[in-house]
Amino acid sequence: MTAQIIDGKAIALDLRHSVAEKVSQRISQGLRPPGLGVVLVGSDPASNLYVKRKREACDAAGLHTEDHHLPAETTQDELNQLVDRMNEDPNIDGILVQLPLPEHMNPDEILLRIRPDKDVDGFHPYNLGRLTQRHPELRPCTPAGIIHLLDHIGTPYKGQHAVIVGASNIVGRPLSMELLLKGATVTVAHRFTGDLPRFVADADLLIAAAGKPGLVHGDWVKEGATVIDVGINRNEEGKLIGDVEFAPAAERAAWITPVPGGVGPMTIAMLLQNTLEAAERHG
Ligand SMILES: Nc1nc2c(c(=O)[nH]1)N[C@@H](CN(C=O)c1ccc(C(=O)N[C@@H](CCC(=O)O)C(=O)O)cc1)CN2
Repeated sequence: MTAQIIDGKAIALDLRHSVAEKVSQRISQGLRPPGLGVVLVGSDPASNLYVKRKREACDAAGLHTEDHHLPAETTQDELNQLVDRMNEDPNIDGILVQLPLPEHMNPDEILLRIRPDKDVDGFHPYNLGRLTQRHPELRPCTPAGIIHLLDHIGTPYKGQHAVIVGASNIVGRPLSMELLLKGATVTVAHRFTGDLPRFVADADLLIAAAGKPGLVHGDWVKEGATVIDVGINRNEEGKLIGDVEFAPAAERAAWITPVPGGVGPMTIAMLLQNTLEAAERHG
């Protein structure tokens, strides 16, 4: 079998166009554009790039953004105050604090401080709890983006074994709740999982989100599986590669996402979608 490529870039662009259309309808009804407050602390190059792409995507879809690029020495108190201010600002529907934060900061404290109705990253315990209880409101962007891709290719979910490699707060854990909600049978493998090849070989849906280049060998993949690669790693030549060995995995899988151009663009598109949803609730 040779896998069909899931073109995350094109699917994300479609979603962004549909957000843009809804934003322009809002404006023609006399409503304000959805507003996103973007906070970047420090100058991590990858975070810089992601924030730049998020801002560009917002601009293209007609969203209003408010940028806060703060120095790495910013204190937790200063960041708290900024979040408090945006929590009260009626022109801001969503607040994005780009992760990771510098070492001296406590990300949990910040994420808890963002008002749940403005938590467009879906990381607040309220939103994670709603997802866990099968009543999702604002959903974490990368897992929601992966579900969008899986829906797009017509994944049947029920009766399928979904194996997620990686148990992070941003991807693995919330994705397990999303897939459970869809009716899949879910296994989350993590760094203490003994026999990873055995779990991978049993996966109808394989989602690799460990952040370890080439962790999943292509010949472990089940014939006909769907493979979603969330990893974004640089190899020695500076080329972006995923957590899955792409070429041998693509020989066995039915569907596979590339890196780059798979899950990454969906994360950004879902942020726009969440900001629009937050604005629609705010009126
Ligand atoms: N507050 C948040 N912080 C972080 C999140 C998040 O969802 N919210 N996720 C990740 C990073 N991330 C979004 O912020 C992100 C990662 C990758 C991409 C992307 O478009 N990747 C491209 C390749 C980009 C490159 O050239 O390096 C791709 O895969 O095609 C977008 C967003 C951690 N922090």
